[in-house]
Amino acid sequence: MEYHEKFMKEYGSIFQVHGLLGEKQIFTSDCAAISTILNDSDTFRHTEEYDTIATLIFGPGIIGAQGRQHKRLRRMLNPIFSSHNIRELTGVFFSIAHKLRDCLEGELPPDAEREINILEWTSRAALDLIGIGGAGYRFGALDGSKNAYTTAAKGLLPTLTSLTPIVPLLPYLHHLGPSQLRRFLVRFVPWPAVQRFRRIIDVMDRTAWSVYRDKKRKVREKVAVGESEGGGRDVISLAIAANENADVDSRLTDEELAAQMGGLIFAGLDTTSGALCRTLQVLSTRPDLQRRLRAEIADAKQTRGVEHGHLDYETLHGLRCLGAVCQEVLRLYPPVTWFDRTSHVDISIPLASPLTTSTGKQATSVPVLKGTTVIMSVHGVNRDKALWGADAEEFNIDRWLLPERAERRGGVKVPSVWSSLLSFGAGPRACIGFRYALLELKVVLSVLIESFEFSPTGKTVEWSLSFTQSPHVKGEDAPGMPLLVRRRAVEG
Ligand code: HEM
Repeated sequence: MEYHEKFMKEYGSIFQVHGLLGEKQIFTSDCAAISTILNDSDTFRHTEEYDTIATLIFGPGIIGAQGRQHKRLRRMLNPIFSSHNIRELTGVFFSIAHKLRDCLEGELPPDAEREINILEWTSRAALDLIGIGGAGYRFGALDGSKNAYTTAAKGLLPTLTSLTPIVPLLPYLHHLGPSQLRRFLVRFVPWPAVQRFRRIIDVMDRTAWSVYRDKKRKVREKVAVGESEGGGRDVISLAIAANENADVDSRLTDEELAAQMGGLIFAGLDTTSGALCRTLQVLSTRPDLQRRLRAEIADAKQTRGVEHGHLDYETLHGLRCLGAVCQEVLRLYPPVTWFDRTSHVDISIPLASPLTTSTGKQATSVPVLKGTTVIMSVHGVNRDKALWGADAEEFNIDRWLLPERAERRGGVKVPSVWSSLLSFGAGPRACIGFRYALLELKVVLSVLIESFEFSPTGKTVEWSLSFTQSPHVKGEDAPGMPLLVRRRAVEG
């Protein structure tokens, strides 16, 4: 991250860098350039490496799909992620958050604080949240169940990271004969990381198919599904039902539907657990904010009441302080700090901030040659002082609460699907699960803040960047986020 920051400070909002193999790339945090790129998904596509890896891991799912296939998938899946459907998951999410609360209570002495690796618990909760809400599948991560899929999913990102040196070769290997031949040949590659990768893909693939077949049978036979499996309101069950009713031309194949499970879990797991973990880290240093959030939740419970033991969807989203905390954490610490696209034609892209060329001229656009990869910095846009003011680098929820601050942004339109932030991307490939993620964050945070007090341990925690940001204690290899946790007496 410091590397990106250093370059942006030195070279501004758009500059050229060299990739792993010396190829020219463009790095930018310019809103007009990013908006043009993200909104033209036919010209600017994911890099070939990204598509190959995504297709190898998830099959024909949304993550690796391109062009018409991607549009078909989004047309089918977009309505499933509407506010109306996500709202229906509120009760399921609260029951997982309550289980998380009970687990943490079980770890704590009655009236003393204890150091807890909060990342371990936010990861388990995120897995159960995406398992049940996304696929109607119980991983039992909060119950401590050791599940082959859980182990595989956890190993995926570290294994991919250890494969980085061969990633640029994957598109070539991918074109090497039919997939059965590639699968057969890969068994003989004497590199442990490749074998780990192969085993992970096998487990994920087997599980996705077995879950898919089970869900399809239940949807077809209209089998009543219990709350512990998402009550039939999970994304995969809704997608199967929508597909059954779709006209023949737009209907998805079994392969396409089964492939969604892995993609959703991958996209929704480390992003959500990282965001939860980061919010708790920030709040641990702000007891004033924890008190303010508790008062807000208590007040909402008193005035709006609780149904089935929890706040309803509208009330939860009406909690202004909680909303502002989520906005500010996702602005300052976006779990996905950058993403990239490759141009498939020679094209010129506009700039919001003119660039001074080496001859001293002002350029309001830059040429992007076919084959050039453009890296877009979420971190850079979200911390741009021209948009967010002089305190852009500071955590300050007032920028969301005070109307005079909320209307700023220097007249520049930020490419975004939520809150003028680039944190969930923008355009046709923006995060399909952003409403899902926000509900997860708000449900879990409201339960944890109401039940516990969090404070820092004094250990230095660093965040490192792989595909998403992940914390670890300075000097330790394993990811972790120690916080001091103490129980509170829950009112009401
Ligand atoms: C705080 C949590 C999350 C963050 C910050 C986040 C961020 C993002 C971003 C930045 C992208 C766009 C990447 C690009 O343009 O290359 C994206 C795509 C995506 N996200 Fe999320 N995400 C989160 C949670 C979720 C959840 C919970 C789900 C599923 C339930 C999900 C599903 C997806 C999918 C399927 C895509 C690919 C969309 C496509 O290519 O059409 N995300 N996410």
